[in-house]
Amino acid sequence: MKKMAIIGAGSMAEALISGILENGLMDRRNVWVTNNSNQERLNDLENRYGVVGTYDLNALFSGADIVMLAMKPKDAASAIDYIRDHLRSEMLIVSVLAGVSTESIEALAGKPLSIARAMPNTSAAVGKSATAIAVNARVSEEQLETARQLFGTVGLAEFVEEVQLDAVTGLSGSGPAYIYYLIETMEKSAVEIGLEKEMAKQLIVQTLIGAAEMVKNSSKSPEQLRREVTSPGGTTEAGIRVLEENGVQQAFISCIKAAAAQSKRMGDALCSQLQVGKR
Ligand SMILES: NC(=O)C1=CN([C@@H]2O[C@H](COP(=O)(O)OP(=O)(O)OC[C@H]3O[C@@H](n4cnc5c(N)ncnc54)[C@H](OP(=O)(O)O)[C@@H]3O)[C@@H](O)[C@H]2O)C=CC1
Ligand SMILES: O=C(O)[C@@H]1CCC=N1
Repeated sequence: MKKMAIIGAGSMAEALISGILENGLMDRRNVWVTNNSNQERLNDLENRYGVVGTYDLNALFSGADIVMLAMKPKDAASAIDYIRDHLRSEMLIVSVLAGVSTESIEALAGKPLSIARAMPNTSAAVGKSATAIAVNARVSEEQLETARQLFGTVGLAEFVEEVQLDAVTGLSGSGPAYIYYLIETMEKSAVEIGLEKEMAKQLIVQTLIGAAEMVKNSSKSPEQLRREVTSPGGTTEAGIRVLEENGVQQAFISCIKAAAAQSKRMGDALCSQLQVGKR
């Protein structure tokens, strides 16, 4: 990996920059980044990470072998239009855009490109992303390895079929937000039952880490592990009964399905606009 040009300097770009630099995968001076117009944000990234922020497209793309697309999907058309002349068939284009297909990216660029479409999550910032990657047919073995290394350095990286990426987006791309929502909710309830917020947060976080490690390392299913916590006539049973009465499991299922459907909807709308095949 010689040089990476990142288009878009928001939350996801920062999480990846932070994780990649933390793991020493690239020299910070070989990570270049641009955005639409927020110079202050580029200065901030330069100051905090030592990466290079610029609006000079010639400088940004010069010597770049990896181009990361990290703007919002709604801005993909204008951003790709703006950088089109700098995109080359030998570059690996890495897109983290929710819903936007590799075929749409090629159509927007108006040329054949080697594209790795990935769905990471913001836990990349601490090396704990869960990333799924799909590549188009032009991606070489070497580029595939580059994509694996890039996302492997910020957490788990698995290859999937492109059609599965909407599901991944609903599950683990958006996933951290569901867990933060749960933590917010547990914090609120902890305060209501008399615990101090800071202490409650520590207990909640350790409980989540512990439960995640148990699921990861145990041969038992999550359901079996849950049953082992639930003593007949005990506290957990009383709590879980309320979750079931309120349809919480079904709400989570609907939540993940809605997020996945939104990813597909966004992608399909762009495919229709560009008259390329829907996935
Ligand atoms: N946030 C998340 O948890 C995840 C996000 N993603 C994907 O990552 C992508 C980015 O999301 P996120 O980081 O949250 O978004 P943000 O809104 O935080 O950042 C978007 C960035 O794109 C820039 N941008 C907008 N238009 C252009 C343009 N024409 N040229 C160059 N840069 C442009 C913005 O610049 P400016 O500030 O100047 O407008 C901003 O820096 C999305 O496609 C999303 O689907 C994927 C997985 C998880
Ligand atoms: O909410 C979104 O659209 C992005 C994609 C996955 C997580 N955040």
